[in-house]
Amino acid sequence: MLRLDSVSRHFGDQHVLDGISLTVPDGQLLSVVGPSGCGKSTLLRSVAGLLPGEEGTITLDGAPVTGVPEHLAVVFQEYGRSLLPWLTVRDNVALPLRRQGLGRAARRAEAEAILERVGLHGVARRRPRELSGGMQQRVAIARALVCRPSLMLMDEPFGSLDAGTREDLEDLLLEVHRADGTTIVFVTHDIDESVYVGDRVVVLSPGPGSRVVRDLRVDLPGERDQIGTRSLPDFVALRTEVGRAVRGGG
Ligand SMILES: Nc1ncnc2c1ncn2[C@@H]1O[C@H](COP(=O)(O)OP(=O)(O)OP(=O)(O)O)[C@@H](O)[C@H]1O
Repeated sequence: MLRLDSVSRHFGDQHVLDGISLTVPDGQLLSVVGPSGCGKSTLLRSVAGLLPGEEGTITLDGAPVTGVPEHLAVVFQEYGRSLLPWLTVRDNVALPLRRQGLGRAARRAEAEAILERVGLHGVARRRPRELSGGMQQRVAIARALVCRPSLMLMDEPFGSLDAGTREDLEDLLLEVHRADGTTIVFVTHDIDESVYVGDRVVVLSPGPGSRVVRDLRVDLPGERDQIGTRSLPDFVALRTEVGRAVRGGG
């Protein structure tokens, strides 16, 4: 379980987060939305232990987060920068397994299995730049999954992809989440996406001093599909409520 208690953050005299308290139960996919610059990435980086110095406490399974937690995976928007260009796709995915002391052949076999799982066939020996943006982001997701993380943090992971690729990757994420039960905190600008992938949506207010202004359960069927789910009255009602909250309309 991930728990934030009264987390506040200043950068110099800029007040970014103001008393964020949240409990994310194991296995939940929590979407976080809010206006640009309100502090969503800052919140995520604090949870990842990449930005020490916040006020309040963040605990993961009861232990305070004081550095990058074990069993944590992070996926950023800039897949181009997060993959190592000189390594093959397979070796990029296998990289986190080095820490587990697995031999090279076992690491590569594991990486190839995960690549198949995220729908990438026959690209293991290619370099990242030879792949499309959507394929590179699949590689980044494969690399995140290879260590079987208990917590996955995703910062606008599909923000720079075209609409069709984005939908495919949203469905991949849902499939992986259903199968593995990983706890996921998913930051997005996209209101519809936050509802489509989420079990729950938290809306942050505009800064300075961003707070949680909505905390909504997404009561939609677990099996989602891009056309059917998005046309359900419950989906439309939720996206409207989230949209109003993001725009400060109550
Ligand atoms: N390391 C840092 N040092 C100083 N200020 C920072 C730092 N990181 C973020 N900020 C500031 O904190 C505020 C929140 O930034 P953050 O990137 O967390 O917002 P965001 O909600 O993720 O934005 P966006 O939706 O546009 O990606 C911004 O004003 C930003 O300039």
